[in-house]
Amino acid sequence: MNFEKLPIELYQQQLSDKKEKLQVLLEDFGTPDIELFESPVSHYRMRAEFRIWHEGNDIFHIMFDKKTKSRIKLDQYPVASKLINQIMPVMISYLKDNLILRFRLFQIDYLSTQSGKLLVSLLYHKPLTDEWAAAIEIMKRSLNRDGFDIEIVGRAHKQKMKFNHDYIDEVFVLDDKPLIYRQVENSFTQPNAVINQKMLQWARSVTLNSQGSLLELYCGNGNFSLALADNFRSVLATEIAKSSVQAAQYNIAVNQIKNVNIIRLSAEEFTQAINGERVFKRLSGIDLSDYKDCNTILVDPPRSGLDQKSLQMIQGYSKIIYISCNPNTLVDNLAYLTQSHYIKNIALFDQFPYTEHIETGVVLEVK
Ligand SMILES: C[S@@+](CC[C@H](N)C(=O)[O-])C[C@H]1O[C@@H](n2cnc3c(N)ncnc32)[C@H](O)[C@@H]1O
Repeated sequence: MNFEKLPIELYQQQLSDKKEKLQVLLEDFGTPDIELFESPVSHYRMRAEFRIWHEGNDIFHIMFDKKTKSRIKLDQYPVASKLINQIMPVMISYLKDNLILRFRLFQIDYLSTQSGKLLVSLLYHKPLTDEWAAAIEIMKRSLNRDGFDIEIVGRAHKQKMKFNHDYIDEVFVLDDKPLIYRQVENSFTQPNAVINQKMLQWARSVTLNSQGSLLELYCGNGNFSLALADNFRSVLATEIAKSSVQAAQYNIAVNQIKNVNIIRLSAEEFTQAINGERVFKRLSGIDLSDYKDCNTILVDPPRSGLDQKSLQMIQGYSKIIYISCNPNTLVDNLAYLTQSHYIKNIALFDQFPYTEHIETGVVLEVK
């Protein structure tokens, strides 16, 4: 792909090819029509990571061509948000004139929000000294004067320094209601904000008028948990990553949501807990019977999909909402789940235009 000029004219064709591919993959399951959710054709990724290339006193953002492995210098990256594109040249021109900041810098990671915030991580092959930190403070003030609402994190071997926070807060508006989501450096967040908002809106629509509680596995920073809270009496959601769970706790508090509990447990541990095989202190105060007997479960696993025990466990719920980032593991998991459930809705969310990636939402109901 040409990183600096996107093949926008091919977007619609690529999207319909993805839809056809998904249709073929799922045809054995008697699938309903696939609802298609388009991405903006440029500036859709809220984060981007670049290697830094040094040439004399010059530095450049670079990426590697997947096929040829050759280096590509980038001044702009239209896949990433406009805000990332605005700061890219500013960062380079500032860093290249500052030896302390430039020396042994090998990577820059950008995270941005629709609410206009930036978090920039600078990765080094050298220890981060007080002198370096003082130079960062000066750079941060300069970037603030240029109008950037920015947090900076420095990383080196066994070192992490933050100026001032290692997170930024995003705002998504769902049915006219703003929800604040804390996004932590190096933690999972959905990369395409427009598509994420469409996914959350879709999940709200397929759970409208639900009865009882919602159980959720792989909840990240509470992305779906918060968005779906007012469709359910209560929500219990679990997640393995500590930083995401901390962000989720903040999100519950700041949005004043009273009926959501987010607990740090792996999906495998939670399956043991709900099956009564193991007791976890972290679940004390929560009546698991509310969630053993509820109707609805939502899962959003990583690319590997669900393990066999979790699959057996979720099969006990009459309505399953499965968000998948890998159609191949989705197909494997559906082969099992469609023994007891039928597919009611399918949606394709185009998280990553111009790539093979397919993100799918499936609603299954018990036969
Ligand atoms: C595809 S992300 C989805 C996160 C969230 N639902 C969202 O929309 O942002 C998958 C999440 O699963 C978590 N995860 C990975 N393996 C896990 C496991 N074995 N048990 C629980 N969570 C896990 C990751 O930390 C990540 O937050």
